[in-house]
Amino acid sequence: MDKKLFIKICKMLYDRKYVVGSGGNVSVREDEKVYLTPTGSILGFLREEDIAEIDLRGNIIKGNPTSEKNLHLALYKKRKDINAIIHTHSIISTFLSTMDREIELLTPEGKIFLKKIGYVDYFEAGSLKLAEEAGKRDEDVILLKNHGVVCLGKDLLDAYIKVEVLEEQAKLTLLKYLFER
Ligand SMILES: C[C@H](O)[C@@H](O)[C@@H](O)C(=O)COP(=O)(O)O
Ligand SMILES: [Zn+2]
Repeated sequence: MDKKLFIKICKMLYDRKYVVGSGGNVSVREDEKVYLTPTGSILGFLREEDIAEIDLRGNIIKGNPTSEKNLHLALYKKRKDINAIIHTHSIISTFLSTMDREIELLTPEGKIFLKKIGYVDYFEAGSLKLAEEAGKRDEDVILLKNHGVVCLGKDLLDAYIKVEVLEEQAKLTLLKYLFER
């Protein structure tokens, strides 16, 4: 696992304000292991030695993994084709979810990189119910109502691109609503 890239992506998520404070979490699956951000960590300040490790049954190998580890594991179990998951609190995407407004894929970027968005009702952060409901989705991009987003990728960069394109499409969707009022 490329720990330098993992740290760099976490820092970019923080620096570009897809998360604030200790929000958000990231994971990468490699062979029978999952590498995750530690719970309560500030993604902008992570060090390689902070990265937690679990097996695919959720047994801790190293560190103190994110409180959303069950959500990550549920998605890895459902989707054998994905090897990276990024959860953020992207502001406009999350705002639209609070208004029950679907994000429209208004440009080629949205259509090409996101294809389809899944929606999950609000369930307590870190709960098994949230993990169970998110784990039912088969889209690469999932909106967690009143909470945030989850983007899945074949690798970390693929998941990261979806985080950025999703927020871009959310901003375009909001602008469209405002312009049409
Ligand atoms: C309230 C939590 O911060 C929730 O939003 C969780 O989903 C999150 O984003 C960060 O939790 P961890 O620090 O446990 O990864
Ligand atoms: Zn969260």
